[in-house]
Amino acid sequence: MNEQTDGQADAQVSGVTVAFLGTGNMNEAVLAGALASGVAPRDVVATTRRPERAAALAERYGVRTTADNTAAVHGAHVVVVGVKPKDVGAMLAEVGGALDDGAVVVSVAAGLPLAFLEARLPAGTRVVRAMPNTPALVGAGVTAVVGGAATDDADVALVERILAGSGHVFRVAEKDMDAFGALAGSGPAYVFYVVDAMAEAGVLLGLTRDVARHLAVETVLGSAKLLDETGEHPVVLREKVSSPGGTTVAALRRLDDGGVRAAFLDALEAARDRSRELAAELG
Ligand SMILES: NC(=O)C1=CN([C@@H]2O[C@H](COP(=O)(O)OP(=O)(O)OC[C@H]3O[C@@H](n4cnc5c(N)ncnc54)[C@H](O)[C@@H]3O)[C@@H](O)[C@H]2O)C=CC1
Ligand SMILES: O=C(O)[C@@H]1CCC=N1
Repeated sequence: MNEQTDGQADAQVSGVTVAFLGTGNMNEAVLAGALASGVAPRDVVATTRRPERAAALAERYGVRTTADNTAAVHGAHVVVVGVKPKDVGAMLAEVGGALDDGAVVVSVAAGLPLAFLEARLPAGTRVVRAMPNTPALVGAGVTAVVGGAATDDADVALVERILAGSGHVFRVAEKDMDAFGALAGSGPAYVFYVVDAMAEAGVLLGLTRDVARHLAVETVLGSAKLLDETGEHPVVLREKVSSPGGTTVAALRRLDDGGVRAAFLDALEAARDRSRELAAELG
């Protein structure tokens, strides 16, 4: 797995036109990242089903919006499909015939293999499978990408440049996509779950909800920054918090008693397995 960008915006996307089809939670975050990469708002069109959603996106990002997916792909160099996995097949069938020559179609859908996507588009369509995560909205995401049979290095590199403003971008083998999704795609949900549980525990100890939540968020942010900036292994940093005979080991023993580490292993296997099931159910 090679990291292709360092999260820095790249000026080489000027003039690139991008259509976002189905602009919900994930595609909005990818759209925000594309703008941060230097794609001009006038070169972006976002499709939605609900007019109020379209109005909110136009107001927030200054992009064009429409409910017409086929019209949206006309003239687009890159088309990012952001609908639920069960809706991807119908979306590709709807827009496939309207794609410009050489357009690159990016799918962010969990589970759906390149072969599934390519089979539902005209022969020879350039397809990139991606797995982003929602911190892309604030430029702190990680995204995996892999190019399909008709892509060349320049196609994948173009997608990477568009994603650069979303955060870190990794080129991976397709066999690793489900694992990447289980860890990083779903990962923000695990972190939010932990933050919520820590805040709840603070409330149990008598802190106000606001203070408990603030402490939990700042502790997670600070710990992530410490990991990142020192490059230390998490075990080493954990040991530096755990004084002999102190409070932290007493707490960590309870986490071990509760099977938290094993639960994480089970959880990621479940996410990976669900990805595979989606491919089997929809293929
Ligand atoms: N939410 C996340 O953290 C991540 C999601 N994904 C993938 O992103 C995709 C979208 O997931 P979410 O954003 O969570 O779902 P979402 O439900 O927030 O977004 C889907 C959007 O597509 C719109 N849509 C559906 N059919 C449409 C049509 N025919 N024309 C125009 N718009 C249409 C819906 O109205 C909705 O706004 C899924 O395939 C998921 O696997 C991948 C990585 C992370
Ligand atoms: O829950 C899901 O299926 C999507 C894919 C990864 C994160 N959210």
